[in-house]
Amino acid sequence: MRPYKSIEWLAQEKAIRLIDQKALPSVVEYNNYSTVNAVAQAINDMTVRGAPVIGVAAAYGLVIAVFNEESNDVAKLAASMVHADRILRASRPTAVNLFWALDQMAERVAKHQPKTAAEYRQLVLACAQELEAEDIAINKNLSTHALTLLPKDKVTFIHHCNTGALATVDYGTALGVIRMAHESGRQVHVFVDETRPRLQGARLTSWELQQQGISHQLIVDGASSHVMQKFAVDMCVVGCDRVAANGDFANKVGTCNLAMVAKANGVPFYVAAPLSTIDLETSCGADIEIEERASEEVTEIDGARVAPDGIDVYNPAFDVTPAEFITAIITEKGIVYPPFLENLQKIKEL
Ligand SMILES: CSC[C@H]1O[C@H](OP(=O)(O)O)[C@H](O)[C@@H]1O
Repeated sequence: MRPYKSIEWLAQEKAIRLIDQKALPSVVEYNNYSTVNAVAQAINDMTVRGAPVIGVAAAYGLVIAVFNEESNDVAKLAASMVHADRILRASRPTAVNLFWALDQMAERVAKHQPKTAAEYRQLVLACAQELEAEDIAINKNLSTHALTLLPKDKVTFIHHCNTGALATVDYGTALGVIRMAHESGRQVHVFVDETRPRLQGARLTSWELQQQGISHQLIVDGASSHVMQKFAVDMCVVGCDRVAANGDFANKVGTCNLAMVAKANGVPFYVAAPLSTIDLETSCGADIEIEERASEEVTEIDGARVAPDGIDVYNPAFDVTPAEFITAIITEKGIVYPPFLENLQKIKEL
């Protein structure tokens, strides 16, 4: 039994149930979302966040669209899906998983010829459920591959942002690697970057690690170099929102700083990336659109002002880490080493 679920389809209500990631860890609250606009809004305001799970939430947004369409004309149902797709695509720009999941839904639905409205609705639902189930399997496979990179008995990680069961359907990507290390019997310790400004590390990763009984200490983002100098850190492991064809990748802002500090301290730096996050259409990091978010994320903490009124703020939600700072990329089909341009292509074709 999973103690908490990031997302769940409610068959009776024709809605998704999301844990409110904005309220965690002080309040564990679930809410239902039964319109396309409500799902898009939940993605945009980060009630649901994390690259893989926003893809699955968007897929269910399409399911909601076809169940909410009053007409039983198959062409109208298809049109409602196209309309919903447009709304969902506009919810957040950086994580490619959102666009990948919507593309997958269109492709998978197009393989069938449902004749009735009931068949059409069930088909769209089945495609979203497939993506949901696949996400869990992918994360477990990726985490299993990562075991080959770990010391046998004891392992100390630095982790940035939140990449756990909350950021995915279940198990997690980078946090899945850490969880698998723990479940394999290794003695695990994690230094958890707090991850300014939204504190996904402090609020979400610490909460998940506590639930899983994994030893950890919260650090401020700027402490990573000191931690690497003072303790035997075996590796940094992070998630990602989009990996370009040359291996440059976008992840939560602060990741690039961590990668550079890791290189300077001789600490291996790994990126946990489901193949759905690898975007061969984007040639390099400079071509990745970086989301900018509200200035209040920086000027306020829990609604309390911490910066002078009227201050000008630049708040990019992500940064791009150049491929040269990555030791390897961990995928569900295996570990990818440089040269990334060649090897990412190969693994995508497997
Ligand atoms: C496996 S999650 C990837 C990714 O998603 C996070 O972004 P956000 O909290 O803005 O949705 C972060 O960059 C994680 O590493």
